[in-house]
Amino acid sequence: MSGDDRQLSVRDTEMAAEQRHVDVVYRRLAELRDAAAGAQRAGYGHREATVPGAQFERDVFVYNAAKRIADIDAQHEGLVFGRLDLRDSGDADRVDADERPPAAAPKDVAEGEVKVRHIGRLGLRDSDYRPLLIDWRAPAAAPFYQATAADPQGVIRRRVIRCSGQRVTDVTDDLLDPTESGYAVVGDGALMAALTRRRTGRMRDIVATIQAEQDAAIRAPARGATVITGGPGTGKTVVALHRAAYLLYSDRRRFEGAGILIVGPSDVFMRYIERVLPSLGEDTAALYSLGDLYPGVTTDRRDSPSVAAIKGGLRMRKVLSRAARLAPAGVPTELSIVYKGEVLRLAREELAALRTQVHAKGMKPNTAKLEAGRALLVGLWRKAKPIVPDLVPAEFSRELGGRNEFLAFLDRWWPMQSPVDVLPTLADRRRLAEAAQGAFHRGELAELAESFGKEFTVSDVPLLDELDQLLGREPKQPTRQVKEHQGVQELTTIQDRMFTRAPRAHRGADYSEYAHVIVDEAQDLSPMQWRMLGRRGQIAGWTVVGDAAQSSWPDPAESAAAQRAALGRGPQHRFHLSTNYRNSAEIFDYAAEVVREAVPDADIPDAVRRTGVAPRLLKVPADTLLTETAAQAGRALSEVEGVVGVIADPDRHSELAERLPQDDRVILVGPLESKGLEYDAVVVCDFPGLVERFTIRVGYVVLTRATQLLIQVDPDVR
Ligand SMILES: Nc1ncnc2c1ncn2[C@@H]1O[C@H](COP(=O)(O)OP(=O)(O)OP(=O)(O)O)[C@@H](O)[C@H]1O
Repeated sequence: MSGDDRQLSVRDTEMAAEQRHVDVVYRRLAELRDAAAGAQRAGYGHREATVPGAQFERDVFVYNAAKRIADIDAQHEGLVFGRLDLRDSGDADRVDADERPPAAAPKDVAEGEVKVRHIGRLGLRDSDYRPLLIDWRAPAAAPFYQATAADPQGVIRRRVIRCSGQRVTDVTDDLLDPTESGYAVVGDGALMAALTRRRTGRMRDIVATIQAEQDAAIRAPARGATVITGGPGTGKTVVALHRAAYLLYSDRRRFEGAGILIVGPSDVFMRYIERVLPSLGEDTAALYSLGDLYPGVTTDRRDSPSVAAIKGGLRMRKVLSRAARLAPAGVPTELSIVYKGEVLRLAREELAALRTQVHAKGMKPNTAKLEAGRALLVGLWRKAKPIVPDLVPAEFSRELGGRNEFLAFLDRWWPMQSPVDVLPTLADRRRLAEAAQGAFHRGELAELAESFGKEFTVSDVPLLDELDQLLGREPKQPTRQVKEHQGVQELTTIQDRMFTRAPRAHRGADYSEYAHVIVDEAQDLSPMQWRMLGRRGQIAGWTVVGDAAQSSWPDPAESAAAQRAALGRGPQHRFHLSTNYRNSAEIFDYAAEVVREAVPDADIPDAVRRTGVAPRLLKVPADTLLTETAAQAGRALSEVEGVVGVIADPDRHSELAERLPQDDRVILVGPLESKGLEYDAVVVCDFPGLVERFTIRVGYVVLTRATQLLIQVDPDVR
């Protein structure tokens, strides 16, 4: 038998052994499915029906989570993905296979002196409560990610098991203790295999190959703020998502009850990441893009960089505060009312003075209507006093204040204002100037006013949110919805978990009591956006991920201060990720060289994967730029199996789209939109033009989106 044949048969034997275990896991799941169906048939609509035992309840929960995982993707990679062979240290360590270990959990499954733990997307026990599968988030699974040859943590061999559904397709081993003989070691590089897989346009989970530095960030304490930095492709996004799953596991009641908010830059980005948590069995986190965070408004429209910079800056606070107190557009400017045969009249200036007096009391306009009514009555009283004999104050107020014509006037003079009505009124340059009171120079005023006349943009969303605060809300009776939300925290029974889900539906986009807020691409948030998030996470812990070198925000200091204010004073845990897992080394070296010149202190990670394919840089006659870009996209399609991203200035999109190959694998995006995304191949259209319009940092984002092939098509401008 040749060496290769021998290796092949060892591999087959090992795969067959793992298949046996995987079969046991799925048989157990089938039992749980029957139990869950039985529970449903028995109708846990009656709480008083036999109260199920904790184990049974947990099993049904596990079954449901498993079903969710399987449902999200027919070609799912399966529940089991890892195995640890550990030296038996003799301590009676407990294994938490799941979130609710029984009072006396048994030890690991033992094979002689060695313990074997199988690691999976969730924890599972057999009917005798022995662990079949350890949840990857349990402390007992931590060595799977943290053990190294230098610090093996009792691990002799770590095995990554690849499955397609219920079938084992491969195993890959790492022998951490070379002094141990007799261990079959097969395969090489589970991580490399994962990194070179074709991209589908959807982010995948990385549970099987989380690296030690990433694991530390994922398992960081929930309290305070966890700040994760690292260059492009270091896994910041994927780590943040696994951290959400970890937090839900670590304290399900708290994090499912009050909720986890995950915020990313755009709708495209949210769609790119939305499957990761469900593939980990978790679907309760609320995913919102920055353009979605104000109730009733959904936008991906962007202002020009200069307008976005004005709208995002803290100067807007005062401007909005004054705008909230301007007389609403179209209010009546005179009040005339007859009392005891005398006409009482309040003229424009008098009404304006009364409005100022009401605002001087410091109440939010929408809560001050009563006060406004009182002020009007006082104004009318002053008019009546010299001309109406025998005035009695109480009678005057009751009689005039109760009249329909007075109340109708009050409604028009002091209407309830909604931010979505107030913000567009600033398209009127005079109004805007009045609110700005010199905060902007003329050019800025003109640009701003013009933008407020159009549909809402992503930069308008925090302004609407700020206005909502400034205007206040009409006091309301507590609604049924609020009651339902409070009920969420009590969800503990099987019935609740099986049949009552989707707490996001209970929480509007302005819900403010999240237990944890995760912010991705944090380097781009404007101060006004930080203020908006701060309001969502007033009592939250935070996970903030970003890379300063990729920032498109012009005033990092102002933004950093706003971030500090949003995060509050809790403890900070900082993590730095140092390996780029996305780009081939050839692509990243090129991108790093470009950015280093302009941003000498950029945080440059190490890219470890060489493909032998250098980036292709083409210069073409300017009038063939779009045709050539399209032709290169066509070539890229034949060179990679997965998706091809074409990144171009949005102003060129419609012309370019006509020329691009009609293929689902080709995706046309703007440079800002490409943030956080990745493609097998990227064709960049006019890189110098993009840098000129959007800055070199945005250019750096663009150059670091490709996993295998980067083609840059520039106009030749000699
Ligand atoms: N441990 C890992 N195992 C397998 N793949 C990984 C691992 N870590 C990261 N990746 C992959 O590397 C790619 C980049 O990850 P991610 O998008 O999270 O990086 P990022 O730091 O957020 O990048 P950027 O700042 O450029 O947006 C993704 O495809 C991710 O799945």
